[in-house]
Amino acid sequence: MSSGRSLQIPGRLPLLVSPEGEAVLLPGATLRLAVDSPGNLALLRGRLLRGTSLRSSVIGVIPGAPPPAPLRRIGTAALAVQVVGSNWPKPHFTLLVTGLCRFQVVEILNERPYPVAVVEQLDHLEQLSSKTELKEALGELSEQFYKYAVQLVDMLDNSVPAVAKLKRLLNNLPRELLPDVLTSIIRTTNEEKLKILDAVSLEERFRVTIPLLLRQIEGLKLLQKTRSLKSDDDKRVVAIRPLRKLGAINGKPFSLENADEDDEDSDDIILLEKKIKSSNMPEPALKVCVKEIKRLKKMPQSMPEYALTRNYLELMSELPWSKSTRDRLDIRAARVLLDNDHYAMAKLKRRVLEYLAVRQLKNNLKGPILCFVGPPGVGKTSVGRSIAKTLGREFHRIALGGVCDQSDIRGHRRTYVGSMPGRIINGLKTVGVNNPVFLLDEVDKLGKSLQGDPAAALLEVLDPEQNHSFTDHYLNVAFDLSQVLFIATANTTATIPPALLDRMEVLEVPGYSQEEKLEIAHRHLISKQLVQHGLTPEQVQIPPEATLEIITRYTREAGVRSLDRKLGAICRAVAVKVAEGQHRETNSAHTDGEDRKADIPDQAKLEMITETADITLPPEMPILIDRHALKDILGPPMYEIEVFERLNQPGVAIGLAWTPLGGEIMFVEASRMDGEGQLTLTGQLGDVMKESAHLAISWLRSNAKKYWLTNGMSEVSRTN
Ligand SMILES: Nc1ncnc2c1ncn2[C@@H]1O[C@H](COP(=O)(O)OP(=O)(O)OP(=O)(O)O)[C@@H](O)[C@H]1O
Repeated sequence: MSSGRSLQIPGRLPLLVSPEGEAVLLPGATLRLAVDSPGNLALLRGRLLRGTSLRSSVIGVIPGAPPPAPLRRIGTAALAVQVVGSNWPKPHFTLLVTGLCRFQVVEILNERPYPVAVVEQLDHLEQLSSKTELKEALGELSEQFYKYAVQLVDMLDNSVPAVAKLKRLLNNLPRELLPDVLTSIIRTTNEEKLKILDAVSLEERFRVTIPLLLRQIEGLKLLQKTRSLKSDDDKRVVAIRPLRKLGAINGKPFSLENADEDDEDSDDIILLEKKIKSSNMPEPALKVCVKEIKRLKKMPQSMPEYALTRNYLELMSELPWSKSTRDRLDIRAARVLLDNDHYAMAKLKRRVLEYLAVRQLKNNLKGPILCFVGPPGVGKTSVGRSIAKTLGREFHRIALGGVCDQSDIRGHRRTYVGSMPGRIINGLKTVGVNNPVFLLDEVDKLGKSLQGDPAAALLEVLDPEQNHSFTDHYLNVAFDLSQVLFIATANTTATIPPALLDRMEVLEVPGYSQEEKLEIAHRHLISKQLVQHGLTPEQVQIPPEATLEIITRYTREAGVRSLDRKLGAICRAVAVKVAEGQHRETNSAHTDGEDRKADIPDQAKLEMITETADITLPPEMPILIDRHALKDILGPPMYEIEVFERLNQPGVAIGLAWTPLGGEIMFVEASRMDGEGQLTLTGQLGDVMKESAHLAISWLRSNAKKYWLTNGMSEVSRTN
């Protein structure tokens, strides 16, 4: 316990506002405070936590006041000692603080993200360092107080370690610190504690505390009288009850009201127990849960571990240990559904149907994991969704792009502050069944870091031989993933770790040709966009020529995502026109009435006329999207078809390039000029390209005679 004797607190303190109604921290006391308001969480993250560990720091703790009231002026400077809690399912932390001394807020410097104030230290106890000085200053008051304190402690059971410690403190602590220390131990209300906190002068502090001590002594006397305390055990109960809140845990002193809360809490635990029993979890998991429930029952609700254990048990009870959907697999229906949802992709659809057929016959899931590899926007994700639909299973997408921590897959151990389960277990909780289709999106973009290799964690998930006993660090018991159907997607296989690639069957999904894009647009995308924008084919018509124009001159991609977006832009523009037309019609219907017109002042009428003159007449339905409309809506074309023009120039050849995002054509231009015979290459070229250019010039040189090439030097350059 710290004394304010030689203590000097900083002149500026970040302020933690303890929740209203929670116990008041007094100097010398240790308290656990729930941290869940945005301001307090910001303070915790910004000032107290470094990573997941606590950097000890002095903060100001101000008791919270009801909302319209301003911040209280007097608080307790405190040392943050420990933080426990988690970010999941919602951020909740408990902070253990030890009170140092009183301070007064002089000026609030800033209020966000958490309040910081210039403070003045109030307890300068060195002024009254010796007993005689204290006696002179306070006279009998301090003696009287000490007498009652000793009497109270004598009434408690000495065999309880906390009581023995209290006795020692009573003898050794400077007397001026005792009011604060004793008030935080005896049964007091928050209002009484606030009074003591506000009692800046020592005299007042002693004066306010003495009646509280007396009340406690009387209470104990009464208890001892009424209860015939025969056994030692009973005596212990009496002694321990008031002391149980030595730490005034979570700010809730023990009282009859608390007894009600305890009851409610035990009801909760019984409910949780029932939920766990009815969740049909396997034997080992049930054993762990029963053990944890037993621990939870013995734990005070305010203990930080209580919330952690409870969260854990909630999750365990919510996991779909044996809940699954029934597969309704009909290959013919699957074929129709896949054809209806996706145009082209013949090879991919064939392989998916084969895969589903084998599953129908064998009813065994130990098959390969399918991995769709192709450029963006070719429908990899939406095929995954269709597979789930054909099987009648739940679908869940896990985005792996940028994941570089293995605990993202496998979860954190429960000992970590802010621990939570990994994405696989979280996904299972979200879908609520144990046989969903999990789409592991962008497996090629997994990262690696000091926190471990997520790809390695995925190995276990994807291996049918191992995944029946997948152990998430947070759960710490095995969960059977063998019923989950995993499908992965990637843009390239080059960056997928070989061990992971080995466990998957790669299905290439190539980009689409112009004709295919045209079909996809007319069969799927346009109707989808019309529905999304509340339009009907009677209101807008996009002819194939317009779609082709968008494909060739407004987009350059392997998939159809930009095309989809452009169609969306057209629908938005049409929606405005249609809505404007409707508005005008309703407006004119309104203004038809003669008497309404009469109500409008002349000036307003004039404004209305000029306004309506600006609005174009409602368009005729359906609105036809032609070349001009395209230019109006999408702007001038972004890409010109330059192949013909460029190839007409001598010295230009077409090169082909491959990227994970699709193929590209490049124009290679060569021009001859005087020089030193050096080859200059421009543009961002890779080694292969550079070598090709060198090869070309060497070939020209070796065949120079044949083609009557003169001795002039040449330069080869590439432009896009
Ligand atoms: N063959 C197709 N038939 C019908 N719609 C298609 C087809 N290919 C793609 N689409 C549509 O294109 C859009 C983009 O597809 P999706 O999101 O599945 O692409 P992706 O290949 O998963 O892309 P990424 O690699 O960026 O995740 C979806 O709306 C999808 O319905």
